[in-house]
Amino acid sequence: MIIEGIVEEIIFRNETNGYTVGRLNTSDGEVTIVGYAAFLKTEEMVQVDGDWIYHNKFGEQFNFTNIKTLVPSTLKGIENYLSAGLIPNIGPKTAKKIVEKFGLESLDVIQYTPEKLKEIPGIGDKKLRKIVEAYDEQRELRDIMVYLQQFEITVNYGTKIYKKYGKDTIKIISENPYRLSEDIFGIGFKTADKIANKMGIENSSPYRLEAGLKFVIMQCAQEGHSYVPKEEFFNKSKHLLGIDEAYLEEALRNLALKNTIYIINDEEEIKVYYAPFHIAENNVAKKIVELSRVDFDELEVDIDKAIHRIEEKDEIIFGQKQKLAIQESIENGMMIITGGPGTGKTTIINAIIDICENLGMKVLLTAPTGRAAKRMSETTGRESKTIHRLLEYSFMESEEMAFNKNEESPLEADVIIVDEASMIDILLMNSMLKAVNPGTRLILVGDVDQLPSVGAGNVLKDIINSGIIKVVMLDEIFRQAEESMIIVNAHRINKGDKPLLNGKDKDFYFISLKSPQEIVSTIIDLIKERLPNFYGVDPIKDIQVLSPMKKGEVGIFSLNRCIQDALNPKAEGIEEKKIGDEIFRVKDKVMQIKNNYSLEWKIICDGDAIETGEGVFNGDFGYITDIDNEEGTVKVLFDDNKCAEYDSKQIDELKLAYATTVHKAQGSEFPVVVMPIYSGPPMLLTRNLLYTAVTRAKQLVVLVGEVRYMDMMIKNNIITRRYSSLDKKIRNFLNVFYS
Ligand SMILES: Nc1ncnc2c1ncn2[C@@H]1O[C@H](COP(=O)(O)OP(=O)(O)OP(=O)(O)O)[C@@H](O)[C@H]1O
Repeated sequence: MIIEGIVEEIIFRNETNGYTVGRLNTSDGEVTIVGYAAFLKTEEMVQVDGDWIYHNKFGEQFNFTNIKTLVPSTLKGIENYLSAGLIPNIGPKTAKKIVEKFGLESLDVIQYTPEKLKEIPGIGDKKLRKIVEAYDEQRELRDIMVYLQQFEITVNYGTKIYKKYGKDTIKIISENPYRLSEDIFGIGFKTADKIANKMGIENSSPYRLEAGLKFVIMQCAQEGHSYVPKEEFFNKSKHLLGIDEAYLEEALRNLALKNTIYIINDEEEIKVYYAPFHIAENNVAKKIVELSRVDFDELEVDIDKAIHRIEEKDEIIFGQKQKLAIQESIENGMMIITGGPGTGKTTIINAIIDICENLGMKVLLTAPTGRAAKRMSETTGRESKTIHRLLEYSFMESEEMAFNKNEESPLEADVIIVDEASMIDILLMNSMLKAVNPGTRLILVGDVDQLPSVGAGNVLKDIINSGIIKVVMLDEIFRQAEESMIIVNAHRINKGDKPLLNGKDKDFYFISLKSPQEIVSTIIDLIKERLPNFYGVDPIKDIQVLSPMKKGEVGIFSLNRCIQDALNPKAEGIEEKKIGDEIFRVKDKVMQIKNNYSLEWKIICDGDAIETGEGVFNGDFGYITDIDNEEGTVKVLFDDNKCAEYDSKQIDELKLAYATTVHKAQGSEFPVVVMPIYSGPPMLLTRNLLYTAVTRAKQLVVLVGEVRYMDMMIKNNIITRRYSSLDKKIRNFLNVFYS
């Protein structure tokens, strides 16, 4: 049954899935309508298709399964339609001006004679072009949204899906809804499966099984595994798909035939790999063997003498292992230097640079994250780039990212020094090694006891375990103990000893509290009042709250809300914007949570852009400097002075970052770290997580909670196993090539 009317009122809306209850004024009087229509606005003229139902509490309602917006016919309706924020560049003020000028003709003007819009002050050629494009897109989008809403897809995802598939959206989804889980960031197999189910796609459909298997293998990769043993893989898949193993065998075979998945029959187990990880592991293993076997000509320098020269110049005496690290780095094609904080890694990097540059060698410096690269630049006084920038990433139309530096166009350098190497995952290592020519010395510096990389693989540890690369493990602390309890305690934690707490005038404190409410309120008091008053630090810029968890009272979601309320509350004149469950305000501290290779940025100095570029990366911290609800944009100033503008489709790549997880803080350092210590899942409360958190702080660590949970973390040295066979492959290739 179909009814038409004007929306009088939106009574309720679930912002996440768009479920809406509204009052519709029809020619037969007012009716209550219910259904999925996230776009629905008052004053809109709509046609709904559905059935009457009876609700015990609310009485008779019209439950619609399809809704179509008819072109609004009242002035208010047109204004509401235009100001809904769906057309970038038209916000409430511009909408009002358009309707004042063109009245009931407004939509016709936009569609047929858009040139006339230039009569409105503030609309020039550029803005006009954007409005026209957006208006067309928006009409198409609305139809697609109506289609997607029957599957309970939110507006945000609907927009992303449309951006990816354009006008083919409906065709693609009705043929194979599982493509959504592969193509759309944030849509998983389960959502796609629900849609497929509504469409009546069979449980044993090959589309479903193959998508399910891919989902399982990718989930394993997200947990850090490069491969999964077949038995475990099938158990997980059976659980997800609820289907007999015979079907799985067939689907797995198909995926293997398409080279999407590799099945490797190793002596002890059958390993199932998602193709990119198998390929990356093989390439990395081969390249490492190749780099390690390069024989260099005798150098025109006595390294002992060179080291001595630096000792005199810098007035230090290198420890035995430090000397060895310097020497081996210069004499070998590949080298690993690992050690905890204060063991002299930076000092050694500087010595290596000094000696190599004195020999006329070209040295390149790099690190996996922007913050780590920036720090490397500061401590060496030379340019250091992120690995992505070093490899000259470029962004293609298909949204895929590629590196211009690769085997065809390798990095021109005699020495490449990589800091924070524990953060490099197998895919990034593969990209980097492709661009390193044998004969270039590759020196990986890091702390192997930190949390492993966020991405899959156990790269640094595996290379060390392979036993074929020269490794120096620095274990002597050179920073004075009186100077820093952070360093002393970091090493104690790493060894399994309890840290020394609350020494007078020290930099490592534990505040004992039991309840999560007290923990949270104390953390807020610390960052808002006590630490800024006592240490003169900036509550937003200098203090970082780290938590092992995302959820729960001391998890980052809840902490961010509480800290935002305390440091940057709602206030008149401060613009804010709601995205999903989060509210962003000007001044908020935020983090980019996904690599975006195409987002444009500018570095502005005295009002002029002195540098421009593209790309903002997962883990970059910044501050909101402007929210324009009229244009639907948010501006963020990042730590490295890059200023980027997000449009409404990109904003969900930002999250509040007053508190972040320890994992996200890897590779970053902060003057002050505050961390709640409370109960949580044992797989998160681990020694290397506490160690990583503590080593992020430069001046002060404050732990707040129960000592017994800290003790539990220190005891919990079971590092969850990551399935990876890089170490084995390195040894195998060595045997094959050089036996
Ligand atoms: N052989 C040495 N003799 C005296 N002091 C040293 C020696 N090696 C390093 N140091 C000093 O110890 C401190 C820590 O060294 P460095 O910063 O190089 O360590 P690091 O491993 O890079 O530490 P972090 O990871 O905390 O940055 C510095 O002040 C450095 O000058």
